[in-house]
Amino acid sequence: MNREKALEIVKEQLTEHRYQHTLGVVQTALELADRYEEDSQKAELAAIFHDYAKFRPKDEMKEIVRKQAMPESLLHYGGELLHAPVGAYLVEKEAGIDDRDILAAIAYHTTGRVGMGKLEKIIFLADYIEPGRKFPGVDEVRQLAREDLDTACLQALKNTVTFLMKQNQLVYPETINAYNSLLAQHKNKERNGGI
Ligand SMILES: Nc1ncnc2c1ncn2[C@@H]1O[C@H](COP(=O)(O)OP(=O)(O)O)[C@@H](O)[C@H]1O
Repeated sequence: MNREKALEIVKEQLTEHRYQHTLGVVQTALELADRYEEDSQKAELAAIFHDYAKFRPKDEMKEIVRKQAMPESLLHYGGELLHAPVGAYLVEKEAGIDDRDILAAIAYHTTGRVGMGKLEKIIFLADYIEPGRKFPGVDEVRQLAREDLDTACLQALKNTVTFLMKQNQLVYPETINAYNSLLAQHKNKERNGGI
């Protein structure tokens, strides 16, 4: 699918504000794809569709989680997590995108996961640092994203977990698992003189 068609489909699903955020994610994902030698067409499509299900009714999303045998635990973290895995499902079903890398990048863009592939990391990070994002710590992650993809994801995960804890919000365990996994990898690299 080309960029124009994809944007046309997504625009109908989003508010103007969320559409502008999406355009920021597209721009950032393309920059990261170029820097880290990822397929730019996949990065562009994953970025365009990443928030496809953001405004679907919660009840519809909960039903999809149950019927499609997605992790039941997703239902216990306040509803904001559902749009990512449900989005991946709907993007395949309604927009005909069947590339597994793109669908995984959409599915895990909010929580992250252990063993994220390069495209998943790029979309996770692009969603966090696109130019419209303004919150403490974002500039540090923007700088890290220019240096090393894993270190930048690690810092974004750390900020997210810290933020949620400060807000007294539940933290989805896979986000902590992803943080631990990247931190262990980082420490290993340090020990072996790689960083
Ligand atoms: N790992 C997580 N565990 C639990 N809740 C989360 C997690 N990540 C995000 N959230 C919740 O979901 C909300 C939306 O997250 P996200 O989709 O990344 O934000 P945005 O709407 O700014 O794109 C956050 O404000 C937070 O309440």
